[in-house]
Amino acid sequence: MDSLVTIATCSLNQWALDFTGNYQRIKASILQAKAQNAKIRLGSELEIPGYSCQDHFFEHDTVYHSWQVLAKLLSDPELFGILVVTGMPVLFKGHRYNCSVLFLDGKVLLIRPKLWLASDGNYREYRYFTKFELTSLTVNFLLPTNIQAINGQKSTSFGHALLESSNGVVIGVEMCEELFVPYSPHIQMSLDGCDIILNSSASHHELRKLYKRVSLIKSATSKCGGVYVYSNLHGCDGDRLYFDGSSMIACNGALFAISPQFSLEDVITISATIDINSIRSYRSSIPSIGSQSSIVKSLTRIPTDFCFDSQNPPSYPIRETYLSPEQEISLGPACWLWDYLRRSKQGGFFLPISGGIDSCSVALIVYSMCVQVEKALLAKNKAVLDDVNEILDTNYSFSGESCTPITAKDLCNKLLYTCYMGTENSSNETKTRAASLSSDINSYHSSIVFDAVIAAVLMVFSMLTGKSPKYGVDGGSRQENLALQNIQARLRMVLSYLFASLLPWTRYVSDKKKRYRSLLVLGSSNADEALRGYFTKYDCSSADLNPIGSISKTDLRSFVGFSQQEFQFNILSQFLDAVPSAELIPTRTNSETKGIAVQSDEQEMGLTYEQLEVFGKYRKSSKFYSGPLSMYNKLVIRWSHLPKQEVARLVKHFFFYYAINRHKMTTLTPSYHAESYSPDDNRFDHRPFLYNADYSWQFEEIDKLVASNE
Ligand SMILES: Nc1ncnc2c1ncn2[C@@H]1O[C@H](COP(=O)(O)OP(=O)(O)OC[C@H]2O[C@@H]([n+]3cccc(C(=O)O)c3)[C@H](O)[C@@H]2O)[C@@H](O)[C@H]1O
Ligand SMILES: Nc1ncnc2c1ncn2[C@@H]1O[C@H](COP(=O)(O)OP(=O)(O)OP(=O)(O)O)[C@@H](O)[C@H]1O
Ligand SMILES: NC(=O)CC[C@H](N)C(=O)O
Repeated sequence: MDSLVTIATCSLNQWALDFTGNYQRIKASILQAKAQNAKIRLGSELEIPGYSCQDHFFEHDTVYHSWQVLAKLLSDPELFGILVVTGMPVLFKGHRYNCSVLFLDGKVLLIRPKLWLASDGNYREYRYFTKFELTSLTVNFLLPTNIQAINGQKSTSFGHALLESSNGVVIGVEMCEELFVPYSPHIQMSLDGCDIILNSSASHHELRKLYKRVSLIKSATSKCGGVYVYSNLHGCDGDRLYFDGSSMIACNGALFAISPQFSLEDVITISATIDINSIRSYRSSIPSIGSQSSIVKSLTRIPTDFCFDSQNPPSYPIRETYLSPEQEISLGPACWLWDYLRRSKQGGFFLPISGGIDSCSVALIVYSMCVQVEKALLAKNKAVLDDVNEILDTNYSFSGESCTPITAKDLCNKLLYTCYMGTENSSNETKTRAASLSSDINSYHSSIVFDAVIAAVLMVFSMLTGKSPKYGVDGGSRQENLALQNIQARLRMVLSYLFASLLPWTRYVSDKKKRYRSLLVLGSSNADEALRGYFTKYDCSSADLNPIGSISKTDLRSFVGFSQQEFQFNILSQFLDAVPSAELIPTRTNSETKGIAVQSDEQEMGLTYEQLEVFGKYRKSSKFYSGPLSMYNKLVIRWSHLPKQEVARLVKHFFFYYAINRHKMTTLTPSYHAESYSPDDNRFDHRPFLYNADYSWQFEEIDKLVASNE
């Protein structure tokens, strides 16, 4: 039927500057699209060089190699017979544009530069690209000589235009951010008769964000009618972000297909077959759309002699489902860790495990990663098997129908090394909890006591200065008390790096043929304690990677609760019941509580984790930002059960500690970006790190409000 069109979209696990791998994945997805009888294959934004090249976009090499990859795709007859949309940087009049390139049968039909660039939060597109201002014009674009050499095509169109097939199907392009702005190009395009909007995107994961994307796309096609095809990358392409796939196809307000949000597949291609007549009838049944259409400014139409007919049966709408935030925590950071591990070519992870919620969450995320790997192996994913063999130096192969060459638990034993690092201040409870969890997930666990190392370091100090610091409970000053705590925390990190490089050696040294690699050290400080600065700079916070650094303690607690159900690890209830404690000071002062930890995080911070999460979200969440005064104004309503003076005191307390500890964000371990309240100073939450912590002007204003409200 010539009113049916089969359209494919894909999610590729691209990697910045990996031109070879990126090319192979693009080619594989085009072939998959052809195998599904699609006549259009949409790829993601900047899929040729990888989205997160960042300042590498300034290098001419990045543009040059992108054209080389495009030339290879254009000259491959295997890829003929399908309209391909790919993404790369293009220089026009010497300026760099973020472009979708549309090609068919070896010819470039259109280069469509991005009209509205993303520059909020994690995005810096204005830094690398020029925004194309001629929103309804196309200009002639002279192609580079390597492209001209393929089939003699000298030039193509550059700009915002529509393509028209020989059977009258009209296609237009929108690029990622353009969907998120109020005046999206799809409005004009749809009113101008465009049937199919193709959106190449690079949109990162944040908890609960998928709902927004799906709603925007459904609403676009519900208001304007038409087909909306969306392609998003997936995976870690070399940075803190995880692109969470979910490429989709929607038509007339309904979703027809969506790819998985989290997956270990490198190439995922989905398709849907849509009846173009359904668009015409949808639009023409709403006369007000027609009235708007009659006055809309027309875009240039580029005719093609290609016919988009399909023999596939038409597709039907599907019901969308969303993962819970806990499921997202369990899957997003897990997939990110897997990409990081295989791409860094390290041998696994080393985790200092304390018996508390945070390191427990990290351990569970690694376990969840192993479960995902097991699932991929059960699905006979050869690329994942190759990665497993590469990391572990094994020779697993697929045999039998339904069995996996290695189970999640066995994998966890080989990939995750946990270590409880006790001192005289540690309790039996935390030590036992850490051991039980390690046994449940089957990590390669050890337990050490390193008081001797602490004593040795303190002895060096005493030999030099003739002084011995004392804990507060023994009459020491605040400074002495902190120094004695910090040396324990910091030495844990030094030991962690030592163990990370040598434990695989001790484990496998007897096997002369075995090739073993070093481990990546995992950190486990959460967003709340980072904000409050309640951790020792360069302690276990200074790891190689932190999967939970942008997640609040409250969300982590829910995640641990969820994991208890999901994995049936009974020990997790004990983690949830325990009072969070650093266990860095002695418990010997009080004979009644001897042996039981008395240091409590919340007491020491002067704030509960619940309060901290509220501060964290009001300080910066999504697009809301609060300084001390706005914070007070919000909290005085939200915490109306507290006296106003108390709210003011808490606000001042939070901002004081936030200010004096902001410098700690500059050395924060790279963390998976999961939340808009992330305090990551390096890529996301740009702030000074030297403040006047008195906030005298701001706090005075709060005092005036407290007084006037009285
Ligand atoms: N403005 C500034 N700009 C740049 N650097 C600055 C600075 N002010 C201090 N510094 C540096 O920061 C250092 C102070 O920071 P830091 O060494 O972290 O020490 P500090 O923040 O004083 O103490 C660590 C805090 O973390 C708590 N804690 C709680 C739970 C667990 C753990 C744990 O580690 O397991 C720790 C611990 O109880 C204590 O309250 C200074 O010695 C100085 O080197
Ligand atoms: N006894 C310990 N053994 C091993 N690692 C530890 C120990 N105590 C602390 N750590 C490491 O230092 C990190 C920070 O310690 P802290 O006491 O702040 O823990 P936390 O943030 O409360 O986390 P958790 O809830 O996991 O205890 C922990 O997440 C853990 O990785
Ligand atoms: N690459 C883009 O244009 C992404 C922008 C968009 N606001 C997002 O977060 O998904």
